[in-house]
Amino acid sequence: MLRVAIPNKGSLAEISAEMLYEAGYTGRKDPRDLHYSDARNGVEFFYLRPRDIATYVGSGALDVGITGRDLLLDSYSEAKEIAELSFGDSTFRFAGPAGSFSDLSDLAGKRVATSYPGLVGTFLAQAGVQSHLVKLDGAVESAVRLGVADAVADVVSTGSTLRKAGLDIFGPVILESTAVLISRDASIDGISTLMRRLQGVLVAKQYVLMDYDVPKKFLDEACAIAPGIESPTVSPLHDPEWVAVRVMVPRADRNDVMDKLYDLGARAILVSAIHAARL
Ligand SMILES: Nc1ncnc2c1ncn2[C@@H]1O[C@H](COP(=O)(O)OP(=O)(O)OP(=O)(O)O)[C@@H](O)[C@H]1O
Ligand SMILES: O=P(O)(O)OC[C@H]1O[C@H](OP(=O)(O)OP(=O)(O)O)[C@H](O)[C@@H]1O
Ligand SMILES: [Mg+2]
Repeated sequence: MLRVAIPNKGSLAEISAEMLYEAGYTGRKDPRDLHYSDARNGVEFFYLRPRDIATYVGSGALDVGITGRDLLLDSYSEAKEIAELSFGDSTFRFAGPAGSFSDLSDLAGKRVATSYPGLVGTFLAQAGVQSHLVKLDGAVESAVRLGVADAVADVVSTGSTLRKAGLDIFGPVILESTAVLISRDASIDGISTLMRRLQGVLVAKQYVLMDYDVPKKFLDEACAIAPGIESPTVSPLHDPEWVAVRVMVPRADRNDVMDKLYDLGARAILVSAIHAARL
């Protein structure tokens, strides 16, 4: 059985479980269960703190896991990133009281609060800046107001937590993070199937299927507007001057593509969701 680590709590937990469900796996019914065996798919799931997942996978205790890139890098684990999962996007940044810091060198000799001392320590050392790291478990934005640090280094998504704490971002981006699939050895039996299934779910989320009819004389121009992944499917219509086309289009581009196809002369443009895919 493939042994898979997935987050039991936090920002990545719910979407990870949803993605696995859409990929055809069954998971725990009780949110307090720490382990679930999906015998039909030959997979055992272990529900763990996202921060600990790199440790389990890096030691070889578990074969593969879902965690954040920032947590993987903070852990110094031997696990490697084998796929991006396109959720849990965030940036990792320095922030300080408005007007107090403008660049990285201002941190020399200062106290920096973070829950990611490995990641931040390596970044500062590589930049040649000597600061004192204050390790906190969470809610690090409060550290400045409460006087235990001069600045913070933390996950930023919308920026609203920083704003509420009166802190401004400064200095370079420490890391662009996202949810990733990690493993020590991507050739372990079953990992490629899991990866293909998860990628199928991502494709289904990121693409739509577009069908339209177009005069044959505009077919090449229409295919240039929406080239698809391999190549559009073209079928004859009863009217020999027209063809029907089916093509995958990035979900975010769908309205723009529909406008352009319509302007070209395409009609009966229909968009439908993709429920599952293997490319
Ligand atoms: N607001 C957010 N938006 C997007 N991703 C986030 C956000 N907060 C955290 N993450 C990402 O989620 C991952 C795990 O962080 P998370 O905060 O969920 O775990 P945690 O701090 O251990 O759990 P909790 O916050 O419940 O104590 C990290 O990779 C982090 O980058
Ligand atoms: O930029 P924002 O959209 O405001 O999101 C960023 C915040 O979200 C996370 O906190 P979380 O809720 O996980 O609490 P924690 O700090 O205790 O981990 C992160 O640590 C930031 O504090
Ligand atoms: Mg958190």
